[in-house]
Amino acid sequence: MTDLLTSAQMRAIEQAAFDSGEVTGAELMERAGQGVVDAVFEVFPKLQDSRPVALVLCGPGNNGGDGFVIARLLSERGWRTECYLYGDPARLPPDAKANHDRWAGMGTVVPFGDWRFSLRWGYGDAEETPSLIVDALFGTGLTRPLADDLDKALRELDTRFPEGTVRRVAVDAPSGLCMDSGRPIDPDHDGELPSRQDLTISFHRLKRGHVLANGPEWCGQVRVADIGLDQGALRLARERLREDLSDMAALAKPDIYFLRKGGEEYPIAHKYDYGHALVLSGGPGRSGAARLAARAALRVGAGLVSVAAPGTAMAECAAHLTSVMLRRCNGASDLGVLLEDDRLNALCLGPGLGLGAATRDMVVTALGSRRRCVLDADALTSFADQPPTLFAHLHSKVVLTPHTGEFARLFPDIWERLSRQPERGPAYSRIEAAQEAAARAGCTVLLKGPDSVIAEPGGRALVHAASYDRAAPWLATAGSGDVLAGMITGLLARGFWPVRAVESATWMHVEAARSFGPGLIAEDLPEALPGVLSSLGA
Ligand SMILES: NC(=O)C1=CN([C@@H]2O[C@H](COP(=O)(O)OP(=O)(O)OC[C@H]3O[C@@H](n4cnc5c(N)ncnc54)[C@H](OP(=O)(O)O)[C@@H]3O)[C@@H](O)[C@H]2O)[C@@H](O)CC1
Ligand SMILES: [K+]
Repeated sequence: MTDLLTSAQMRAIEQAAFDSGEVTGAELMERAGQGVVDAVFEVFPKLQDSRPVALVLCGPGNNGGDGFVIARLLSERGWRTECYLYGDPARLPPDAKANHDRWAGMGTVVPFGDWRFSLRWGYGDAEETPSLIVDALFGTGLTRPLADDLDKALRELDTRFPEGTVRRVAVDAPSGLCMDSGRPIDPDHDGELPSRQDLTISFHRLKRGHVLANGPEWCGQVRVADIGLDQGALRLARERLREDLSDMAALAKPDIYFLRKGGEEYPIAHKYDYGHALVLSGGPGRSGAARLAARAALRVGAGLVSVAAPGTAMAECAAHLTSVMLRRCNGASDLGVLLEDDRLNALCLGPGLGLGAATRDMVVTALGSRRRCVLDADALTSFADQPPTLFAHLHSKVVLTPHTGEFARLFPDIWERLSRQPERGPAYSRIEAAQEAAARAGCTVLLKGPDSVIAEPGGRALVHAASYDRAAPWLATAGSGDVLAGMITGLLARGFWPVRAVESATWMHVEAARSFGPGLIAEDLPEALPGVLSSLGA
């Protein structure tokens, strides 16, 4: 499991390691600086052959301390390095001060106020133009927006050495980015930080801000440097912070053990061992979404899948369905009759279902049957004017899969808090929003986006970040959400517990898109699933 840490957790881990006598602050800072330098040359090997000139921008805390270590290590590799300090050297924390003093014996530390002078005169000559700028201003300790003078100087620096002309590397975080939420603490610039990094190096584990919200956009690439802290330190740290499971977050990953069909437990399995999913369809001309979901449910391994369509859409559905079966369902009362068959163990309502009272009634009937159930799209929006009516019927076997717009309709107050421009850190995050929504709804919530967050009431949150090496821009295509709803339904039919179904489906959905690549349309996603399952060894 890959934990995603908050700044407070990271600080507590560090403290736990100090208290156990396992390591000193100076040792950690040295490893952090070394980790950055190693990552820089590993990710950008050509830097070895470029002009060996670097600017290191150091801040008033330990992030700045890491900067002084980096300056020293670069200098030892023969780089001409200049450090700029934003802050009073006398007030640096002890380890940062020690590294400042050590560096000051080797090279220059230009006080921040001299920046523009130095930049204009010190770097007028092409030979002196830096090929590396290291941002060691603020990391996990950022609490407020960058001061105007600093912000202005950084923007000037960005203009003077535009993207592509130098490598920009951030120590732990691009300064100005909140590491708990991935949101810039920059209300005066609408969240536009002074500069975009090419590489950000985190320590020990990724922080939440590296994968949430705008984090990936500002971090560039991310690498995690191992600084020798172990998992035991996290356990200790959490005890000290008096945290429960809901304070934890991790990256989502597929559940390979349960995805595998057959094996020792079921050498010869019957199709009913893998459940029977029922997907409700809208009327004529609107059945495509349900059919997509149904195909995905079958491809992900449900034993049987049926589409339940109104009489008027039966012919249209019949013309398109083969292995997926078809039932007539003209509304809530027909659905009630269908659900007398208790082999139907997972339901999907929403894709193309239509807005209004008929959908609401079907949702209430489906929820009343206590089946595992996915509510998506129209099944959510139909309750936009009366979310409490929906919440009153939800139970622990339900999954809500809102995209941002649907989430805003069901949880307007949570959304308002999440969309307000943060003025202080740590800022309210999509993890907290999804967890609050799950607690209110009493069921699992998947808040969809490039940073999808999965939360169940009182549980650890999971994040699937379709960014960095898992970016899947091709998923922004009509119907891809319907496929995801179907995949989750298929896994629920197979017996997955909701949060595990969502975790596996979200990961495989992105993987299917990545394996197909450009030109993807939603129909391709279910067809890419066999390849994804095989590659997982399922
Ligand atoms: N934890 C670990 O295991 C390890 C941590 N390591 C490193 O330490 C970093 C965390 O260090 P840190 O806690 O000193 O925080 P950091 O980000 O340097 O800034 C804090 C200072 O900035 C100030 N300040 C805040 N916002 C401001 C603003 N807008 N404008 C102006 N000032 C502002 C704030 O002042 P205050 O809020 O107290 O007034 C305080 O003085 C971490 O990111 C990593 O790089 C590694 O060495 C190895 C292991
Ligand atoms: K930084």
